[in-house]
Amino acid sequence: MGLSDDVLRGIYSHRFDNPSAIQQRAMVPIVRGQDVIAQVQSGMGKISTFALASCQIVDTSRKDVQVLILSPTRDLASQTERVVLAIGSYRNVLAHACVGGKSMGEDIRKLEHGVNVVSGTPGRVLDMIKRRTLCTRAIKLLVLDEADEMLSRGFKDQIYDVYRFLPPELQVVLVSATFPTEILEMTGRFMTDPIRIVVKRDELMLEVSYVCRAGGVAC
Ligand SMILES: Nc1ncnc2c1ncn2[C@@H]1O[C@H](COP(=O)(O)OP(=O)(O)OP(=O)(O)O)[C@@H](O)[C@H]1O
Repeated sequence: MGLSDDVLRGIYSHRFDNPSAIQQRAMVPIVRGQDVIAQVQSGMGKISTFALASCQIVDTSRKDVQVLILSPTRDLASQTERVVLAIGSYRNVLAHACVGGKSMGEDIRKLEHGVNVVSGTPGRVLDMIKRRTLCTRAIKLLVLDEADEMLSRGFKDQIYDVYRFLPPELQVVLVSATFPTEILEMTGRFMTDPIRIVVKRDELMLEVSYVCRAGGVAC
């Protein structure tokens, strides 16, 4: 996959020996900078996929925000932050979870100090952008995790508002279990020639037994 040694060290120290189905298919296109639509359920290693790719693509010699990951819940956004920090530990990737319900002062302090990857919920992220605390100028990758769930929780307008603040030459990765019309509209609006990856249910079963053998917690 052409991953750097320090990202590989992060992966192995996270006890991943082999890539899961989604990781096998999505990692290389994401790292190459292509837009990717992935139809995949939870528990198949999707967070790890974009966390890994983010760790590979950020330039850690700079302290600006280069990857923005939006998730539907605070828990998911915080989980993503933890995976990025764990896998990116050998590259010194700086990540921060910008989620509602946490102190704004902490967000401001972390963002001003310098962060490479922001993982957040749409409302708080938009708030930080509007306050000019979260600078979007260097963002090159936007990940929309569980996009269908974000829409069903009423985040559509906030996602479109966040998108308006991002640079035009943006790479977008959208992950969703289902593809209702609103998601298709979003892919049409935000993405250019995206690669579509579908991980089927039977692969999910293989995946679960594989994760069990690998000592993961998905089972
Ligand atoms: N390549 C891998 N090898 C071993 N374990 C893995 C691998 N990829 C992911 N896992 C483990 O599988 C579990 C699910 O992974 P991850 O959180 O990335 O997936 P997810 O699809 O986002 O699921 P969820 O929404 O349930 O967190 C985690 O415990 C993770 O550590």
